[in-house]
Amino acid sequence: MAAVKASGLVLSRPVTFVTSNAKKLEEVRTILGESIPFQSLKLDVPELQGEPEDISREKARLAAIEVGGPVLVEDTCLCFNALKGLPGPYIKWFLQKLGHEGLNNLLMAYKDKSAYALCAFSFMNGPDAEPITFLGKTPGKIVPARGPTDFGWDPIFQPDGYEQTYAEMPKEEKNKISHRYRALAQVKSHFTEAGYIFQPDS
Ligand SMILES: O=c1nc[nH]c2c1ncn2[C@H]1C[C@H](O)[C@@H](COP(=O)(O)OP(=O)(O)OP(=O)(O)O)O1
Ligand SMILES: [Mg+2]
Repeated sequence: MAAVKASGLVLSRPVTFVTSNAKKLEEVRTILGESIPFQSLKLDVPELQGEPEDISREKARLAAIEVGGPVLVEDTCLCFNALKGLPGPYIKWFLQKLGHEGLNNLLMAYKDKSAYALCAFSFMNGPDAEPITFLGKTPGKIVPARGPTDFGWDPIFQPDGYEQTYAEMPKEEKNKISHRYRALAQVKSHFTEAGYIFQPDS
């Protein structure tokens, strides 16, 4: 029914989570479970420079055009308080060039090793909708690398209240307190409250 579709509360297709990162996808899949109709697309969406929220929203716009349906994207930042929030959204390139040790060295001149992990998810119900953004933040500190090295900066981030780095924690533990979990909890609430109906095009 066209009138219902115009309300924007109908999902014509499962929500496509667009990411180039298999580890992100694994966590998002686990945390969302069966809560929303979900599929994924492996694509490295171009990222504009700017504030995390704006980067995430623009990523959603480009992904929605690519997919032609409802999309979910996220941008992840690692922010050092002594560096006024940098590397922030540029952490990917800092990590690639400097490695875990280099990231620790960036803080050598400062006593303050505190940091926070930030996830900015954006959902867009198709290319003509407005993106809706959800932020999740976990505070912690930067430490010399400990634990498995299979996911980004996990070995150098120790969340507040824990003796283990993200990398050393069991996955279930990280997924209960992570920046990604906290943002996705809001995504889930949004879907529940807005009452989206999954009505596939036939
Ligand atoms: O929970 C995490 N624990 C450790 N490392 C993480 C996490 N989440 C993202 N990361 C890494 C991946 C990338 O080096 C950078 C974020 O950059 P970011 O652009 O958001 O990710 P990406 O380019 O790998 O995937 P995407 O295609 O979704 O943009 O931090
Ligand atoms: Mg990226």
